This record gives sequence, structure tokens and C-alpha cells, in this order.
Amino acid sequence: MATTAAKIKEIEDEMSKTQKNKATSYHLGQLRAKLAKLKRELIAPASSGGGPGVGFDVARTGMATVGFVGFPSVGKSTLMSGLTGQDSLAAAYEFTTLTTVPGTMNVHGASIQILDLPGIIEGAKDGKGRGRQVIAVARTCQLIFIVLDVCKPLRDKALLEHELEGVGIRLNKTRPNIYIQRKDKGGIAVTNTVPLTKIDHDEIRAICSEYKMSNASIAFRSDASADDLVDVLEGNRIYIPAIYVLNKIDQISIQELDLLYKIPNSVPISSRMWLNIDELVETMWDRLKLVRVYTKPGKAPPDYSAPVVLREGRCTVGDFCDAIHKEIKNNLKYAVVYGRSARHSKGQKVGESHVLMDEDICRLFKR
Ligand SMILES: Nc1nc2c(ncn2[C@@H]2O[C@H](COP(=O)(O)OP(=O)(O)OP(=O)(O)O)[C@@H](O)[C@H]2O)c(=O)[nH]1
Ligand SMILES: [K+]
Ligand SMILES: [Mg+2]
Repeated sequence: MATTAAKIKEIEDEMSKTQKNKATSYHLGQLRAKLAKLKRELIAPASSGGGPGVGFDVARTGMATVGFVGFPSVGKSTLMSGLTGQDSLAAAYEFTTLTTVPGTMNVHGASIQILDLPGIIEGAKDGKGRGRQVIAVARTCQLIFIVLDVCKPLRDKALLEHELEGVGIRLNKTRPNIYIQRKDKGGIAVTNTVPLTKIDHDEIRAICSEYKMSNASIAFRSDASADDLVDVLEGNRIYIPAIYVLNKIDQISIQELDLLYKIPNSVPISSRMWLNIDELVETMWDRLKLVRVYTKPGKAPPDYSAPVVLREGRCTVGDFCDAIHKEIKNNLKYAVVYGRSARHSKGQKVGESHVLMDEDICRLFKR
């Protein structure tokens, strides 16, 4: 029997041979959905390896976790050791790192966990090398550093993206704005608030039918593609920001460096010579979207040395209280907030649901 990987290849080949037009779009939609279902088998937890004791499971510490993904010997461990002070063996031979090595670093008062991971190889998602364990860890990170060696072909970038995409990780993308409501009758009703240029009704019908959905209303609020629709139907996609860390720039010319700067979401560095690391750390901070809130005990000035660090989307006054102590929220009368989230500079009286912003100051008043 053909392996899942072989079946995937077969469908991918057929899709690349089929020209998209009115006559083929239903068929292409079907293929696309079939492909997604096969790939789902690869995402399902592998029965072999990766269990406890392999060393991939590490305790999470800090406010966010950044995972390093890349081919062997691109300099992941060199960078991780430099950032965290945690020794992760770096050497000139491939597969020096064989397990997850955690470290922590402090960025603008927030503790960030860094996970140095083993190098992966092409075909990792299909079970080659330790790739699947590496990718399983990557799925749980708040940010991924895709580390690349600038002396190696840029094709490596596409290969890594393909490996991660293949297991449902979507890099630097937001969830597609497609809303699906299953119905009992009425067929497939499609509405769109923007013109749809990447998908037609035949494709939508084919994909729905592959997912055994015959009655539903589907609202497109963005110019989504067929793959986006499949992503929403599959439902287990993970949207993670990624930074392309272009390492070893000490090996290239200034002209070549200029070209690298054109790659979106990238930061060129040298981990051996420690070049441009400040830009990398600042970019990392921006992408993590952490929210620092300073406490203000009574009339004393705020404590700027130890912010309470919250994550975007979970940064209300209530979340702030919970981060300090789980009892506090029950006794909260109101809070006074100073900073960007406050309507006026003299401070704003707010309740539990008020959303805080980075570098706000928050003073709590008890009942
Ligand atoms: N020229 C140059 N060499 C580097 C740089 N960073 C790392 N290296 C070298 O690249 C080799 C591999 O570095 P590692 O840090 O072990 O790479 P890795 O990605 O962790 O490798 P694996 O754990 O085997 O996947 C070592 O010989 C490093 O000294 C850099 O910025 N410039
Ligand atoms: K190495
Ligand atoms: Mg390593």
C-alpha cells in the first residue's frame, strides 16, 4: 500500500499538471481537500518516538517561548548560547544538538524562553530524522526563528516553509476571514464582502462536498484562496509569527547583504561575530506582542524594575490582577490606569474588562 507521503506526492503532481480553468476547478477543489485530509494524518501525533524520555518535552518558563528551527549547522546553538548564556553545544559537524535545549533571556523586563532544537532535514514532517518531534515543539511556540545559513542556497527557506506548512503551521499569516455556519437544508450559500479573485463557486462546492458538507452558509470577509477555505474546514491550523534569521553574514559582501534585506520578516546576523543581534532582539520583542504593565503601590512612584508581563489578547485589568495573585480580582473595586490605554493623561478610572497596553501603569483599589 502506498504511504501517506507517496499519496500526497501523487496528488501534488496531479495538481501541478492540471491547469486551472472553469472546467477543472471543481476537480482541483476536490484534490485540494483530499490533499489536506492526507496531510492531517501526518499532523496526528506519531506513535513512534517523541514520547517521554526523548528529551523534547521541556517545562515552559517565562512569558513566551521562541523555538529555533533550521537545517543542521546553520548556527542555532551558537545563537542560543549567546542570547541566553545557556551552553548549548555548537560544533562544525551536523546534528550536534540532539534534543531540546531550553534557556531563558530577559528582554525589556520580560523573561523569554528560548528552545534550541535539533537540525531538521527535508522530509522531516514525513518522519525523517527527528523532524516530527522538532515540529511538534515548534507548534507550541509563540514565535519561531527560522535560522538560515546565508552561504547556503535560499531554496532552504522554501523547504523549511514547506515542512512547517505541511503539518498545519501557518507562518506570518492571520486566520482567514471565512465564517461557516452549518445548516440543515438549503445547500451551500456563499456570501462575500470583498470580490473573490482566488476561488470560484465550483471550487467551494467541491471542497464542501469533500468535507461532507451539503448545507451551510459561508461568508467570505477576505479575498481568501481555496487553501484558506480548507484551513478553516480542517480547523487545527496554528498561526505563528516567524522571523527569518539569516546567519553567518560575516561570510558575505555588503552587496549581498543589501539583497538579504529585501526578504520580508528577516534579520541578517552573525552569531559568531555577534553582529546585528540588537535588531534581532528588537524584532523578536515586536513580534511577541507582550504587554508590560507597571504596578503602582499607593502614592509611591510606579515600580519600573519589575513589570507584570501579559500577552496581547489576554491583557485586561482582570488578567493583570490574576497575574499578581488569584484572589485580587475578587476584591477589586476599580483600577486607575495611566499610559496609552488611558483616555486622559491624569489617569482613567476603569473596571476589570479594560484592555491594557504596553507600558501602562495600573493602580488597584480594593473594596
Ligand atoms: N562563519 C560563521 N560561522 C558560524 C556562525 N554561527 C555559527 N557558526 C559555525 O557554524 C557551525 C555550526 O554551529 P552550531 O551552532 O552548532 O549550529 P546548529 O544549527 O546548532 O547545528 P546542529 O545542532 O548540528 O543542527 C559551528 O562551527 C559554528 O561555529 C556565524 O555567524 N558565522
Ligand atoms: K552543528
Ligand atoms: Mg545545535
